[in-house]
Amino acid sequence: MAEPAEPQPRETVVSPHPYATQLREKRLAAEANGRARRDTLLYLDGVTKSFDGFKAINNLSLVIEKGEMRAIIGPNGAGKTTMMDIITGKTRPDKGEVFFNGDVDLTRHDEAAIANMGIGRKFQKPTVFESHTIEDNIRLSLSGPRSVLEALVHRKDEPERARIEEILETIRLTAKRKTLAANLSHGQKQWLEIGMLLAQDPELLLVDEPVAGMTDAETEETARLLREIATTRSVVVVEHDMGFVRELGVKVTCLHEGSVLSEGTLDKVSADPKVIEVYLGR
Ligand SMILES: Nc1ncnc2c1ncn2[C@@H]1O[C@H](COP(=O)(O)OP(=O)(O)OP(=O)(O)O)[C@@H](O)[C@H]1O
Repeated sequence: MAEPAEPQPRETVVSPHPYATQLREKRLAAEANGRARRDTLLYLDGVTKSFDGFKAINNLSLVIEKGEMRAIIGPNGAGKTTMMDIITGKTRPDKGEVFFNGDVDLTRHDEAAIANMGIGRKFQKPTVFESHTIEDNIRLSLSGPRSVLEALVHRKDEPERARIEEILETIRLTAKRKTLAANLSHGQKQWLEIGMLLAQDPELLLVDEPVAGMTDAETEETARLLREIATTRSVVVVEHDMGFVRELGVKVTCLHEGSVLSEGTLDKVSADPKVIEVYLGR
């Protein structure tokens, strides 16, 4: 007769403490989030900024890929400028994530540090050195920590000269290199300022209403110029001129009341009834 089988020890199954499960889920979500943003150039998620209780930016999420050019449109007061202010460190968000190049938390840096990281901003009104030539304006922007006098005296540096030539070509001002900036048209001053930003070699260029006040020919040329620039770096352009946005031929984001109202091709966004109601139909 066979011996009765020895009783086997029962496997004990310990279910994790609910708090541990919660922590694990949180960690997995954070990892997935990190993976999602790792390859992005600019990553905004759940960003909110209030002024005196009014939400200028309201739970805004927006992603710009590396090498992308994006057009931002939207009615007055939609939060476009505030969004740029948050990206460049001029304004701190109350809530939300703002990351550059995947893992640089821009909310922890000030304006100067963010500019040094490679985010250049062009405001609507051009600010060039009026009493200097175009060439010297660019040279001064290239010069970094050197003094103005040093920058203007040490002109013989070959790589620097090549870089100036390249920028002059890009901004269509080679023939006017010796002209004083004061004597340029409004459109040409805008191009010069774009050139001065390029001299700092930004990875991301934020451009606020570049074609306001430009002639039709200058506007068309600006679209070409920005498309060329966007072959080597990312560009975010805020603009109201829909003809110009069409010429850029890029993905469009329409902001409204501090969040994304619509996003996609210009055809898709401009056919969106919500966009027509709050912006284009006005
Ligand atoms: N420093 C501030 N203090 C108080 N309110 C502000 C401040 N900055 C912006 N706002 C408000 O936040 C809202 C968003 O403004 P913002 O300038 O970002 O809009 P915008 O989309 O750039 O508009 P526009 O197309 O007219 O430039 C507006 O209602 C504005 O009055």
